[in-house]
Parts: sequence; C-alpha cells; structure tokens
Amino acid sequence: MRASQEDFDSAVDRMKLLEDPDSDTKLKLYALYKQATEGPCNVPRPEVLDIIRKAKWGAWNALGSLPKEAARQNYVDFVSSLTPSLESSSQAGPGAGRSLPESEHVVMTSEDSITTIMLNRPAKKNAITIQMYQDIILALKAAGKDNSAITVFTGSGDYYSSGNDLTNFVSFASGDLEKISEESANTLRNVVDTFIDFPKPLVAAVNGPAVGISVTLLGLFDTVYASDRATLHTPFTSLGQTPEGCSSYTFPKIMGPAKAAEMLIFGKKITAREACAQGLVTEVFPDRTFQREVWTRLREYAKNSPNAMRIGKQLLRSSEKEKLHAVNAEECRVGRERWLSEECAAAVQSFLSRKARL
Ligand SMILES: CCCCCCCCCCCCC/C=C/C(=O)SCCNC(=O)CCNC(=O)[C@H](O)C(C)(C)COP(=O)(O)OP(=O)(O)OC[C@H]1O[C@@H](n2cnc3c(N)ncnc32)[C@H](O)[C@@H]1OP(=O)(O)O
Repeated sequence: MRASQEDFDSAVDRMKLLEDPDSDTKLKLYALYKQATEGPCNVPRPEVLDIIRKAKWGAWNALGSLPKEAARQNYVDFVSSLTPSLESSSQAGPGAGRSLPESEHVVMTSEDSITTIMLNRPAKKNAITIQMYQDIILALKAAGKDNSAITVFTGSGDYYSSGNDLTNFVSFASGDLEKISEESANTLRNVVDTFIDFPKPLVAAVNGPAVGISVTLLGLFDTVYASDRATLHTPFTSLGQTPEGCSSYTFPKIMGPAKAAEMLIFGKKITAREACAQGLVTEVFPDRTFQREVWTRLREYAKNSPNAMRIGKQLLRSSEKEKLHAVNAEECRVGRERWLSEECAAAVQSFLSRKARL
C-alpha cells in the first residue's frame, strides 16, 4: 500500500529529529522530498561554483521521472530505516549530545597502556566527515591526557582511510561558501595542529589503503607500521586541491623533493614497501600477521617509562613545532582557496555523480 500524505508528513517531522545526518543522507532526503512534493526536477542546473546547490540539483535530477507517489513511499521508507537512530536519540533526552571523546565513527579504546583511536566507518572506507574531524581532535586531546604511554591510530575494515569525505563539500551547513570554507579551513588547521602538538609517542597502524589526508598526516607520526596490502595515495591535484597535514614540508624532508613531488603534485600512488623505502613508513608487515606482529611490538614498547618516552618525543620534535604550525597555516589558507575553485567543484561533482546511487 502506498504511503499516505499523513505518513509522509509524519516522516518529515521525524526526520527533523535526526541528529547530524551525513551528507549522503541529507542529499537523499532532499531529493526524495522534492520529487514527492514537486515531481521531476524542474529547475535549471545551478552555476558551477555553487557546489552545494549543484549537488542538491544533481541529487534531485538523478531521480528522473520517478512518480510523486513512489518518491513519497521511498521517502517514508528511508526515514523509517533511520528510525532506530531517531528513537535512540529521542529516548536519550535533551542531554544526549555526543559522548566525548568517543563517537560513532571515531572509537577510542585503552588497554596495556596503549590508547587506540580507530576510524570506524568501514562502509565508506573510513572517509572522514566534518564531525569525525572534530571527534579526532577530541580523541587526541583525551589520549594526550590519559594514563596511557602510547597512542595508536588505525582504521577498521579493509581501509586505513580514504581521506576527506568528498561529500563534505556538499554539506548543508547554513551560511555562504565563504563562511563554510573558512570554518572548514579552521577545522582542518585545528586537526593538524592537534597532531603537531600531540605530547606522546604516536604510532600509525596502516591496516590497508590510505588516501589523502590520512597519508599526509603520517609525516607527523613518530612511527608508521603498514600492512603489505596498504597503498598510499595523495590525489590532490586531480581534485583541484593542494597538500595538507604539513606534508608540503614533511614529505620533502622525509623522502626528498622529487619523491615528494611524485606523490603530492603528480598524485603517484605508492605501495607500503615503496613508502618504507622512502622513509614515510617505518616497517611493513605481511597482512596476515600485521595485527599480531604490530600489537606484540607495541605492547613491548608500552612497557617503557611513559615520561621518558614523552620527554624523548619532545626532544625529537620541539625544534620543528613552530615551523610546522606555520606550514599548516599556509596549507590551510591555500587549501581554502582551492576548495572554492571550479576545478575542485568539478572533481568533487564527478566523484559524487559516479557514486550518487539514490
Ligand atoms: C566549498 C566549501 C566547503 C569546503 C568543505 C571542505 C571540507 C574539508 C575539510 C578538510 C579537508 C582536508 C583535505 C583532505 C583532502 C583529502 O583527503 S583528498 C582525498 C579524498 N579522498 C578521495 O578522493 C578518495 C575517494 N574515494 C575513492 O576514490 C574510492 O572510494 C576508493 C577509496 C579508491 C575506494 O574505491 P572502491 O574500493 O571502489 O570502493 P567505493 O565503492 O568507491 O567506496 C565504498 C563507499 O565509500 C564511499 N567513499 C569512499 N571514499 C570516499 C570519500 N573519500 N568520500 C566520500 N565517500 C567515499 C564510496 O562513495 C562508496 O559509497 P557507496 O557508493 O554509498 O557504497
């Protein structure tokens, strides 16, 4: 039986209770709502530079001639599929909020004097949403103050991380592009500053392929262990974007300017073994024994004096901190300009339309 107008109206009300849906969800809800209320997309394609309106138009237009009644049913079904999270959040009451420092997609655990921060969004290859950037900052700040000796960053599922969630570019944040891009640049700068200032030994357990910012930040880790299944890819220039995570400074320093240029300017994807040969990865382990070998090693390391390790890290890193903060500020300033470029808009749109299965 087709959803009634009352079912549809009720779904619209319940949708308003949804806490911080990701951009894919917002795009899908927007498109189905427009199709259910106005029918097939009946407005001209927006200007190239307006990424947000273009993505909304694209999502609605992708529904083609889907009849209003079917769109209404799809909308009700989709909101119903989100209902469990709605019920839990509505039952949680006004004080729900996000339990710090953990969150749905950034999970912290502590054991054997090791605090692990895991990107936990495997269905999306651990792509990093704006909320996850915030959660990463909170998790690192908590890890920096807890009683663990070492902090480990890793990913769940088959990927370490596919980097920035490209739907961040179409997030429905209120305000204009100038404001959104400034807020995003501040978010990025804060994330990277938190890595620069992290006080304890920081180890990356690269459990699978890594893309974009999840690669560039590796230059700020103290040790990087990788599975031999991992690849490292920084496709910035194909996205109309530029390096971040201080990689414009750390990569030339670690691997030499030519190898850094191959990755950051030409977007060459490298294997874990190549990254090890270039100094970005410390050691590569066979995938089948990666977790066992890495965690055995880390548990031994964690038996060292936490204070001695923390102070030793300061000796290794303190002379560069001011430089790294300056590099980060410049990368974020330039990055913000790039996000507003037509090249970036076109590249993001291309990815989204390739993936916009609504
Ligand atoms: C204009 C003003 C607003 C500005 C706002 C900007 C905010 C930015 C703030 C911070 C900026 C930091 C700068 C960082 C830069 C980068 O990290 S650049 C690199 C970005 N990442 C990518 O380009 C990778 C894109 N993904 C892929 O190429 C492929 O998905 C893959 C990783 C090679 C894996 O391919 P495959 O094995 O075929 O799996 P898929 O089917 O493609 O993926 C599974 C699902 O996951 C989704 N997904 C994967 N990666 C991303 C991603 N990065 N962003 C969004 N979604 C991603 C993919 O769409 C699939 O989803 P479904 O189709 O729904 O299953």
